[in-house]
Amino acid sequence: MSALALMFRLTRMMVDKRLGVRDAVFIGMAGEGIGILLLVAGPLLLKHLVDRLSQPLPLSAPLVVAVILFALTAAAAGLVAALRHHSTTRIVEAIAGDLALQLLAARLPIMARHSDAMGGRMLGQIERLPFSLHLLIDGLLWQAVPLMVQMAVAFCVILAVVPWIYAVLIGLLLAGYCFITMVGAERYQHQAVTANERSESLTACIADLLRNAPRVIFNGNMDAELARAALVAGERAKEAGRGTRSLVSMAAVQCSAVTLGLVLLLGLAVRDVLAFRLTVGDLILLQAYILRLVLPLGGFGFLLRQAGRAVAQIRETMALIDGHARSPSCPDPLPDGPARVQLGGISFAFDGIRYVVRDVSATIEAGSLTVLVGANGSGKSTLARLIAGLLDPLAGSVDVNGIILADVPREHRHRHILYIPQHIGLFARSLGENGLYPPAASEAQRLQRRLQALHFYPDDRMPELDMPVGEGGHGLSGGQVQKLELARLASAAVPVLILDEATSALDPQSETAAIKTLRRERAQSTIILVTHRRHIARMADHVLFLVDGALRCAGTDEALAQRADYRNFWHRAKGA
Ligand SMILES: Nc1ncnc2c1ncn2[C@@H]1O[C@H](COP(=O)(O)OP(=O)(O)OP(=O)(O)O)[C@@H](O)[C@H]1O
Repeated sequence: MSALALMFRLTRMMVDKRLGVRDAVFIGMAGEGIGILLLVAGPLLLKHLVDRLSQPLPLSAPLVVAVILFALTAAAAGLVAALRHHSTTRIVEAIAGDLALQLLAARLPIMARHSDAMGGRMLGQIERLPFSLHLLIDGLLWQAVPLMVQMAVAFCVILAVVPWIYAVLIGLLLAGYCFITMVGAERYQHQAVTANERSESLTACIADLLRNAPRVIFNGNMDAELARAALVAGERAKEAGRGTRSLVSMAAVQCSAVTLGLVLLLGLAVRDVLAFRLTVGDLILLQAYILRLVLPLGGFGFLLRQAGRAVAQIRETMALIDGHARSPSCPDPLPDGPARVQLGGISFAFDGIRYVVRDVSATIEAGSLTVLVGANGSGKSTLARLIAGLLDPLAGSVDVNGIILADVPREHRHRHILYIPQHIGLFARSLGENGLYPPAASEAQRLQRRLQALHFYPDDRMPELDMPVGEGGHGLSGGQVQKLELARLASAAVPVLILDEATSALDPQSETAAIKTLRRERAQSTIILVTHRRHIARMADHVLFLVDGALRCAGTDEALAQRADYRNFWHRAKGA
């Protein structure tokens, strides 16, 4: 997306009824109009004042009015600027909020499927959105058009008041200045992209560090980690230094061009004043217009270069949003009851080359309890995520009650199959809010009773649902987090439920009891469990034994126990 297309899109957002900031746009534009009027009228009034004062005339009412108006043009500029700032802030906040929501909607599903998908970078992007938008809207959009109008009006005044040669010279000076600015902005563009990448790396590095605070502190590695963060910060500083050096060199070229042009113009004007071809008022008008146009242009040039970074950042945000399409329609309600799952020759490789799941075919009967077992890295979790539709197989298909899962839009697949990972993140909200999180359809008292039945507390007291669980659920033990999840799922109506080692933190007795309870309460679901525990395999109707991504054999634990490889696996796993 070009910078121009980006600005056009932002302009469309500014007047989009949905964001509710049309009045702010109107107020800002009105403020700009008044600002232009003040900037053009001020020098003109001053010229008339000086010309009148050059003549021996008495103090008159028009002179007093001219003085008052001139004072007003000088003093009102601050008020106009404040008005513009107010409008801009409202517009920026509305657009930043909207873009942040769109970005979250686009990235959350991807982050859920691939946990390393740019969490830190996303945070950095969302944090910098208001700053970048401010630069673009207040700096570019808001100033570019008024500056152009101001220049056009000033030219008309100059043409009407002084000889045309001055308008030509001022035009050349401004054109040269703009050219230098544009070249500078162009050069700054690619630096801006690198600088943004460095900033995002630093945010990602700090977010990673904060997430891993216990790992750092418990291992006494704070100094090394801070040094690593300092290294990344140093890279960002180096890039920022490169950018500002380029800004300073461009400002020096601009300064030389302006000095040369001003010397030429004012020298010519002084000569004409001495020869009585211009009045002193004309000279003042000329210098005021030149300074009033060149100085904002100088700031505008600076903004243009700074805006390079903002354009690069918002362009990236837009690209992330545009790559994501949500399916708007809500599908029909699913039939009640457990579903039969058929795996038809599923294969998968994360990198498209090394297959971690190979040609797995199996039938999981409706309402059964099926477990996936195998050594570490044998592909159990990957297969579970393929069955849940979180990953799409490179070959083969998953059929749930006759529906091919790949044909179901991603955001509706959880209605067919619900996947619960081993490490369940909790919100930093209350126990009740986490326990009643959708698709749980329970009420508070039932949740409390279920938690109590799962022995949430060793003394079996009733859990307080308004108790905060802490960030990520750190206020609970690993087993309590999993019990909370199991209590929540007991009231979720879903045809297939996959628990990927989601009972691994429970002691064997609690785990057996929890699965029995789940099976009893979840008669409406087919349950698939990934486990390393033999006693769970013994409880299952069906065991799928994976070796190196392939299905070695399937059946009841009792039947499979006739096989040496299955027995050896449990023997090695010390789970028997
Ligand atoms: N996101 C990923 N990107 C690349 N490779 C991955 C990814 N997730 C898993 N793998 C690889 O896929 C293989 C199977 O991993 P998987 O997690 O499915 O095994 P598992 O049987 O569940 O292991 P465990 O019992 O240790 O949980 C492993 O070699 C692993 O390194």
